[in-house]
Amino acid sequence: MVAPPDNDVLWARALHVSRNGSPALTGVSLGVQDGEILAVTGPRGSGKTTLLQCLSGQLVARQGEVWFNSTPVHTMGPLTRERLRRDRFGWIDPEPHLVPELNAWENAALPLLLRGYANRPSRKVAVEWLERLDVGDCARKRPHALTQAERQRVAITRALVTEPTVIFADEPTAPLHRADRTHVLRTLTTAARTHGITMVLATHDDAVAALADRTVSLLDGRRVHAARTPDGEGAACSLSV
Ligand SMILES: Nc1ncnc2c1ncn2[C@@H]1O[C@H](COP(=O)(O)OP(=O)(O)OP(=O)(O)O)[C@@H](O)[C@H]1O
Repeated sequence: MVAPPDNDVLWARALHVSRNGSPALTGVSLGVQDGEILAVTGPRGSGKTTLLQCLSGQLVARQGEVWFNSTPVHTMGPLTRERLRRDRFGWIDPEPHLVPELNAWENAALPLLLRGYANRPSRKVAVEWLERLDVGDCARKRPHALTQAERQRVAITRALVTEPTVIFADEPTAPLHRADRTHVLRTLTTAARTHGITMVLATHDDAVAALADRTVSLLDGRRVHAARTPDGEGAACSLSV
């Protein structure tokens, strides 16, 4: 086993994944630096979600290695990987999956409450993040009383409250209208930059990728292109969150 470079928080080498007998990833390698916002682009079915699942330890590749902070993830057992995901990573899905019985702040605070934090400080942190995402006035509403866009903002808040080392965001603005997308993405990327959170962002929207520091493109499970976002694009956000 070859150890990854020291400054890569995530490092993957020659990942091969098959799904239903078809190749989903074929030999993908990449490194993600500490604090970097990396966009993973490519058409539907190109392997973006599969790559994020491998990097976050949700899925173990048939072949290849994944390292997090110089620790091998591919050799970890399921419980250790689950703990790693819970303690160090945040995940945002294209669709918000909230607990229907909990209101917005309780949903957002869930990772803190599960770690044993007391109710009051958890609520304070959750409500602050909900306000930054412009859904502070929804804090006491249950998911059924929220629009899909509000639910997605709550789901994004839930990924941010613990200020994880890495956030994996899989098409995080998919359920939002175009006007909402830029604001939510800028808030998310600015929060990542302000709090030193590394982010791996799957998208097939070039405007989304423009907010990242670097882009890796996939096609048919292979890495086809890598580009650094021109200076000024990724870091241009003036919001402070
Ligand atoms: N749970 C699954 N079971 C079987 N095959 C799957 C599964 N998830 C993905 N695949 C297949 O693996 C390949 C890669 O899919 P993946 O979802 O990683 O691509 P993607 O680039 O994220 O696509 P999209 O933009 O549509 O989300 C595709 O051929 C897809 O059909």
